Amino acid sequence: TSKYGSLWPLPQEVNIAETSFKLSSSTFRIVDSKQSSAGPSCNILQNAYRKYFEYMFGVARKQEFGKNGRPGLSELTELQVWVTSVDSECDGYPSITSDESYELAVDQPFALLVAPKVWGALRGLETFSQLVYEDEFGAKNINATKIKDFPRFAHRGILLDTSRHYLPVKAILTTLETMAMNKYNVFHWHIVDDPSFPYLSRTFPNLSQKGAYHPYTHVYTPADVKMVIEFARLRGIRVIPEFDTPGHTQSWGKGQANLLTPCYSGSKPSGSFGPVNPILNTTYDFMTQFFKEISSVFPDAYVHLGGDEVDFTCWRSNPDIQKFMEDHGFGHDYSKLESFYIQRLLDIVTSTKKGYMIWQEVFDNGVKLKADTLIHIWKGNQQQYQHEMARVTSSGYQTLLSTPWYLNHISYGQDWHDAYKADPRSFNGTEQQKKLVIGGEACMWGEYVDATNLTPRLWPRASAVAERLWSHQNVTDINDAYSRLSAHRCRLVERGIPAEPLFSSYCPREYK
Ligand SMILES: CC(=O)N[C@H]1NC[C@H](CO)[C@H](O)[C@@H]1O
Repeated sequence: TSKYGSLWPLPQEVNIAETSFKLSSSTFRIVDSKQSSAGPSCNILQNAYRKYFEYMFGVARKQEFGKNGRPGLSELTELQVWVTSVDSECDGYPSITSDESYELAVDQPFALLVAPKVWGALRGLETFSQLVYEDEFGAKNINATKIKDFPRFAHRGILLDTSRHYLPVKAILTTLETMAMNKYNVFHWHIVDDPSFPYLSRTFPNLSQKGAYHPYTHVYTPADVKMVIEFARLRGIRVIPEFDTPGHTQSWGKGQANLLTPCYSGSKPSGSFGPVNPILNTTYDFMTQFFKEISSVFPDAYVHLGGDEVDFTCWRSNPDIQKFMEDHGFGHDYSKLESFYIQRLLDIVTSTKKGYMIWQEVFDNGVKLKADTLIHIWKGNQQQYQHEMARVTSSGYQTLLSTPWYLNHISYGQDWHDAYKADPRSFNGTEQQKKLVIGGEACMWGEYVDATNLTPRLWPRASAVAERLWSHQNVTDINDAYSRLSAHRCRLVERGIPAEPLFSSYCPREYK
């Protein structure tokens, strides 16, 4: 077993002493310290106190609840939470610059959690709950502990794809809840794609009316979207929507006429459609109105614009496109036409005062990008993605890694090892280049995933990525990780999350 018990992800600095204290649900309280800038009006903390009390003690049993708590010997009766900044950011949204650091001292007469902002207090509450364990009598204990913690990477995300299969809002909320247990802070919502358009747009209701798998049972209404955003905010998680174009847009064409390129076979339209039609002004009028809505619905400073896997076959077949190519001197290089489109799209989104993330093809095709563009790397093998990291960062762009963390790829055995061993900064580059790597995302694409298998397929494998993105670079001992991750996985199960097992073993409380 690990000397760090079941802590996951491992904090930056941890000292756990031998001395232990009893915790009892009838005497223990989590309180705002008097000096804290986040008091009873801070929903984020009030919501978290109740949640973590239940996680630590289970739903308080009646008879314990009734007993007027007289603390016994060496009992810890209080965790004080002190948010030190004048602006706790409790009423705001998390962002890429949010301070998630905290310090935790567990000792008598009370445990103390100190954090500059409410985001660090949330992370510290999760850590505190991970320190509580049951002794052989079933009593709750916690050891005297000192922790100083902060994330190695600022962007630690999970991508869910709600187009290949629709995910009920409950499945999304369960994922957000489990993300918080693993200190993730970004939900990358790949909300639409080729097979279905479940996002209900107020400006263009036909998009889901015609493009969703079903216009009422398989859509995300504005209320659903609001709920996901608030549920995430209460857990210090950003929601970054992805509206992927010009490729991956078949479903868009169902509800928006003339948006997609008509493909030709010979001199006649074939009846099938390809990527967004980049030569029509109506395309850019549509995108301007659509992204104006998106910028108001999603509060995050960034939106993901996709740009991956554009197939040029259809553009090549269309006579109007061929003429456009000649008129613009693009010759037969259709990546120039893709860049022409992406360039105009980026300008449209910039005018909505949003920053953007894009898949690496946009960079690879030489599109002119804003300095704060975030390049999302997903292609190739280890040698290829490390080369790409070097190329992108030497061009001065901020970078995110996903390639080794496509968890929709499954295999027989403990494949969490490979995810755990991948390090976003293990490419050849200067320190300055490495600083441009701001984190990574684990992806769960939906071709073979829906609410029946999402959670066990995602967890605890995504927990391995969570430690790589939070903990110190030299936390690499796979055996210590196995010991802590097995216990962490049982905690997820105990909290009602059906996370799959790592290998032969058991949990004190099995999933039922
Ligand atoms: C950026 C990206 O990953 N694009 C596609 N690549 C393959 C994936 C499945 O592994 C998905 O189909 C995804 O839409």
